[in-house]
Amino acid sequence: MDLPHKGILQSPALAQYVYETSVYPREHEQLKKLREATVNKYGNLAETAVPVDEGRFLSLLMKIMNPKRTLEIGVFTGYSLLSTALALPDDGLITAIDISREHYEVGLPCIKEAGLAHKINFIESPATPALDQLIRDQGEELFDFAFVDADKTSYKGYHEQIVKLVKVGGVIAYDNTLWFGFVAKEEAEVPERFRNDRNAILQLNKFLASDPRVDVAQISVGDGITLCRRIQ
Ligand SMILES: C[S@@+](CC[C@H](N)C(=O)[O-])C[C@H]1O[C@@H](n2cnc3c(N)ncnc32)[C@H](O)[C@@H]1O
Ligand SMILES: O=c1cc(-c2ccc(O)cc2)oc2c(O)c(O)ccc12
Repeated sequence: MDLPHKGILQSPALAQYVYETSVYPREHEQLKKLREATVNKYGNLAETAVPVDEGRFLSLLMKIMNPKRTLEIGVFTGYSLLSTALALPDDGLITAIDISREHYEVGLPCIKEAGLAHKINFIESPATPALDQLIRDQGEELFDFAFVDADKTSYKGYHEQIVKLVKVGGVIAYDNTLWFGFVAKEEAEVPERFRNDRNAILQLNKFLASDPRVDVAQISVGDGITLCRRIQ
């Protein structure tokens, strides 16, 4: 897969500066191993994982929030998952959902080597029915934090489910809300294969901006993260 440069740091040299100055020196050895295993196995597809500065951001956010129960939708090989698992308290638990276990198993040895497998409940399923089942079986207001990095056209639907599953005061983070910067371009300038997801992200961003249930901040890290704090 040949992807455009991802990230608000539009100059690759500036991104490299940030990575080399404040990210790589603090990257956990198992995160580095997982990142390298992903590139070795999947080549360019590895670029769909969260970039390293975003992993660091998520990790620090977890240390600030100190959540006990979190949710992740869209695991791939687990870079974002391990970034959050490393920062959760020892009795913390992440419910991680992905339609495929195959990719997760590429990163799993690194998660085990880091001694963090006990913090993860991996569910192999499309997210919509898995979230419905959580609501049905375990009730609402289960999670302190949720990270969403899966099929962009479903984010709005996930929001309706996750806003129930996250506690009042809890936080939902949506990845890719700047979608390679295409949200600020005319449709004609956007390569065909990115248009569908761009339209879904445009609608989501507009919807979230006026959703009275959440407070919202657009964070310009990685490909853009929208943080939503549930207020009602
Ligand atoms: C961009 S990748 C996630 C990257 C991951 N957060 C990381 O840092 O490596 C998107 C993931 O969403 C998963 N996915 C796509 N559609 C899904 C769905 N309907 N339900 C659950 N997972 C889905 C894919 O299998 C893929 O692993
Ligand atoms: O290029 C992509 C594609 C995805 C993607 C496509 C289809 C799905 O069902 C899920 C995800 O996700 C991406 C992503 O999260 C990213 O940061 C960069 C590129 C892509």
